[in-house]
Amino acid sequence: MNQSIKPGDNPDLTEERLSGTFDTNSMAAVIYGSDKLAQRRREISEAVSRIPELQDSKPCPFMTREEKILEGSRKSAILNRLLPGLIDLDSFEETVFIHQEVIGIEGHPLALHESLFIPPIATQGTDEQQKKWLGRAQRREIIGCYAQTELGHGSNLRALETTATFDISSQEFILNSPTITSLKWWPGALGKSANWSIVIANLIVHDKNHGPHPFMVQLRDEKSHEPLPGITVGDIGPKMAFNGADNGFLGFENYRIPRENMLMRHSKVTPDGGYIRPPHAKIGYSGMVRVRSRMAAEQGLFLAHALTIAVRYSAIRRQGYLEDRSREVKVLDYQTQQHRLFPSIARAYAFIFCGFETIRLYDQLLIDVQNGNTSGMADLHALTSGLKSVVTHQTGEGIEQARMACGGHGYSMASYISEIYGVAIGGCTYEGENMVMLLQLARYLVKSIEMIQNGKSKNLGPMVAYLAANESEIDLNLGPNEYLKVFQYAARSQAWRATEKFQKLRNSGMSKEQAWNQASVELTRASRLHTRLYIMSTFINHVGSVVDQKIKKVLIDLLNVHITYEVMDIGIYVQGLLSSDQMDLIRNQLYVSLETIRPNAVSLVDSFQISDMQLRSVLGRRDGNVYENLFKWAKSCPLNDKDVLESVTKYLKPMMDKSKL
Ligand SMILES: CCCCC/C=C\C/C=C\C/C=C\C/C=C\C/C=C\CCC(=O)SCCNC(=O)CCNC(=O)[C@H](O)C(C)(C)COP(=O)(O)OP(=O)(O)OC[C@H]1O[C@@H](n2cnc3c(N)ncnc32)[C@H](O)[C@@H]1OP(=O)(O)O
Ligand SMILES: Cc1cc2nc3c(=O)[nH]c(=O)nc-3n(C[C@H](O)[C@H](O)[C@H](O)COP(=O)(O)OP(=O)(O)OC[C@H]3O[C@@H](n4cnc5c(N)ncnc54)[C@H](O)[C@@H]3O)c2cc1C
Repeated sequence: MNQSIKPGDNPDLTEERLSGTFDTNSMAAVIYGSDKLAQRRREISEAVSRIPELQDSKPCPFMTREEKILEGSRKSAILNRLLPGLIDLDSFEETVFIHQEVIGIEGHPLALHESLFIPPIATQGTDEQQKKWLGRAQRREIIGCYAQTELGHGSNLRALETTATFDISSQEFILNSPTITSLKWWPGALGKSANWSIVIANLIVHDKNHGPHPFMVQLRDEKSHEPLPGITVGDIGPKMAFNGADNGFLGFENYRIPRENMLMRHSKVTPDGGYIRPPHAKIGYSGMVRVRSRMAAEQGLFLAHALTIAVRYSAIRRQGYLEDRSREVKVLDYQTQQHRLFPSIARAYAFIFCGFETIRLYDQLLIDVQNGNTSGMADLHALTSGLKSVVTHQTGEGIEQARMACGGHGYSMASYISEIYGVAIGGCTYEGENMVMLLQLARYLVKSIEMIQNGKSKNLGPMVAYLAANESEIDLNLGPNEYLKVFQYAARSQAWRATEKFQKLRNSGMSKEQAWNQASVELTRASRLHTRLYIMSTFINHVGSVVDQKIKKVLIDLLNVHITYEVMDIGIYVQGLLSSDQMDLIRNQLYVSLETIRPNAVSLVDSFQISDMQLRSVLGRRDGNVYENLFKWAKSCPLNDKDVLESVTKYLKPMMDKSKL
């Protein structure tokens, strides 16, 4: 049963919901990992909807940037007061969820506090440092950000220029931004809101540069909020989206902090200027891995937002005719519309399933690292590097298709899809530019192939074991596991092709760096295929573990959309494996699977259970009453406050008057 049906809804949408074959609350439990977690989301949405001061003061598209920041701050402050009665304060998921519900996706002054400021203190701070700052941060006595990227460098962390020089005589670090390019640039909440920051700076002791390390740095006076002497700080200006956040710039001039402000759980500077190395050279990068490990689920949900809007709207939008000339059809009945939207629904589910899996893997790694075992770091770094890149890219593509699927109204901010798109595609850049991260995964793939070449296949981890197989024929009777083999073939042959290209260039006498660069397009292709294979296999395993038979049936239908679409999409890589008859068979299976999923399309997006408040879309309203509300929305546009604007009286009217003979 679809739990979204209510009296007064658009009958076309009710019809769709009645045609669903499964219970949407049960599906939500599968999506979010348990009935309890799904139930908590519903309870929080419900509780928030009853609190007048948490409602939007006006639609976000009608707000200026300053109003967005003000509104985000107003709601953050109210939330901080009300949170204890609304959520489990120890739950990161509930904290993120309630902020997204109340404030939305356009960013706010605390958006980075929970995800990038608190975790480094908790994982890289010593027990004393945690005692000193963690409670204050959690109670929000201080607001923090994460300042790593500089004007001149974001990807290449080795070239960061900010310095933290240890001064033994005063037992302080002296922070400096020696050049214009060394200004910190981009950190969210830095511009106007944060008064503390984790700052990544090159640690210099006795004139030796030990590379980037994290420091706890106070930026603003806790009473006046004025920048402290030696600090230059401000907002970097409007962005493509995410304008409720104040991304900022930051410079230091001989700014001193106590020795105890370097986060010293792993690397240490002793009072006499000794340096103690961390147990793994890249342990300081683990905050980034944490965020990347959460991005597949986060991005899957961005895609889910856009699809909820586009699928619901496509069910109430009637345009053109099929057989019956007496009534126009729902645009959702067009095969092209289904082909545009349904594979993305499958991907959204797949990304979320993968995302919860990588969050679990990160949590496990954290425990291992705290116990001194860093052996899993390289694997998770490779996995999350590829996953964040593929998922953000495909999410962007899926959201843009969802916008076009809504025709003209998709282009209006009333759909809200452009904002979702703008925020989501930021993910292609932040937390590691996608190409750069694909190349990180490629290093891992090349190393794995070199192990095979050196006769050490048995040392390969489970995620890359397929690279050593030798599949060259596929059964025509294609089930999920055969599709997986097709994908393995594609990923494997591309990984070998790219590696061999790199090796050939090396053998021709080229330097490692040049050879890598000349093979890099092929290498990134290998990384994408490897990651898409991982997503597919996680999807298959996840569906296999579902117990509720009605839910399982529809998830198998969705999986069929996914595997057939994905294999068609990589046709060029499987030409040596599949005959044209087999490709035709797969193409036809895709069309059949689109038809099979059609009656459940609305129920599948309803199962994401994204409230109207969170969706902030006139087109995507749960009740489907779009047209009257679009008209209401347009009338409430501030431009319509007056019939005759100054633009007319001051310029257009005099121009027209002058032009009159
Ligand atoms: C209150 C609740 C709020 C909730 C929010 C609510 C609503 C908001 C709604 C939505 C949110 C939406 C949007 C969010 C908005 C904002 C964005 C948020 C965050 C963005 C933050 C940032 O962007 S922080 C900056 C991130 N920067 C980067 O990612 C930089 C990328 N570069 C690198 O990571 C590195 O430079 C590098 C890995 C590319 C290269 O490093 P380098 O040191 O040069 O190493 P290499 O020589 O290449 O490799 C050496 C070796 O090391 C291995 N390695 C590298 N990294 C790691 C690692 N992390 N772990 C393990 N190993 C690693 C690498 O593989 C090599 O190994 P081999 O030699 O064996 O090959
Ligand atoms: C919305 C948003 C929020 C952000 N929030 C934060 C934050 O809170 N804190 C923070 O510290 N930073 C933040 N950032 C910064 C972000 O992490 C960086 O912008 C990102 O890591 C990319 O670095 P870059 O800007 O230097 O890109 P560049 O590296 O300059 O990328 C430019 C181009 O060069 C290519 N390129 C670069 N290196 C290589 C290479 N080795 N091989 C092949 N191609 C290469 C890239 O693929 C890309 O096409 C944020 C950015 C955005 C957009």
